[in-house]
Amino acid sequence: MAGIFRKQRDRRQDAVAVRFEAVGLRYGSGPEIFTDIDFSLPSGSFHFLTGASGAGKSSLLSLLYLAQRPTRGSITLFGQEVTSVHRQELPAVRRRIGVVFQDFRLLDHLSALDNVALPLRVAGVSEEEIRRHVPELLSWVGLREQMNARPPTLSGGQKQRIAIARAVISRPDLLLADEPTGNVDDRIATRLLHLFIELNKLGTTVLIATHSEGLIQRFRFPRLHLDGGGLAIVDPVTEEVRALVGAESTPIGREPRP
Ligand SMILES: Nc1ncnc2c1ncn2[C@@H]1O[C@H](COP(=O)(O)OP(=O)(O)OP(=O)(O)O)[C@@H](O)[C@H]1O
Repeated sequence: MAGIFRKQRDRRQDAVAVRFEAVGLRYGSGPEIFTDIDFSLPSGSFHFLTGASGAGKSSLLSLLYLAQRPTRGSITLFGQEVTSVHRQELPAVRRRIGVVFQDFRLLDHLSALDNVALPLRVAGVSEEEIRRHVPELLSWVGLREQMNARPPTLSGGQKQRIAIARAVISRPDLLLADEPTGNVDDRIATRLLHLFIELNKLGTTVLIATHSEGLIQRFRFPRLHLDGGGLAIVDPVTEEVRALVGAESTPIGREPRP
């Protein structure tokens, strides 16, 4: 199945893909969404991102794909500090990140196939390669029959799968996905998780925001858990909190270690 992803020259990977140091975020004059968040994601790791509705999952992802800057603190992606970097340098960092947005953000005037091909065309990949890889990936996510359909004629779950195919097609160094299985049934959700796992085996660092207890229990990846402005890293097997940072964060399942 790894064959559905394009082969590409391996990029130099830093040992740590993502590092947050004392990151705070507030919108306008509202309350702080995050207070002094510290964590890092080793390159090639796979984490779920959890937390109650409104805890800040989408906000954390938007900091990671550089849609907004933190109010304070430092964020390093692939060894580069990005909070103070010049705007002109951001696109080069962004090109290494694949994002599945909660609202899909597809281009309605393009077919499913052309939506998925877009990142490859931007990267200058040949049409021959695009014809070889895009239909195969769309078939794999169950959209063989819908390749030429435009998003407005498709269901929410079908649009979601186009968005996922578009995010993974160029084998990004970091994949961020916001509720990527929110609109599909269990069978397809499991298939999509396996797609992310295959991508991860090829070296992509993966972070998936989800509310799905079913997926969390079945796949047992470590969790970044947001609560009360803080962030905890939760061990998948014991549910034990390995690190607890930030304000008012409460442990999940057990008391934190002394
Ligand atoms: N653009 C914005 N302007 C002002 N406040 C915002 C903005 N985006 C998010 N918020 C606030 O930030 C907090 C966290 O929102 P966020 O969408 O990140 O949470 P979430 O965990 O992703 O929620 P859900 O699971 O419901 O998608 C909420 O209180 C929300 O109202």
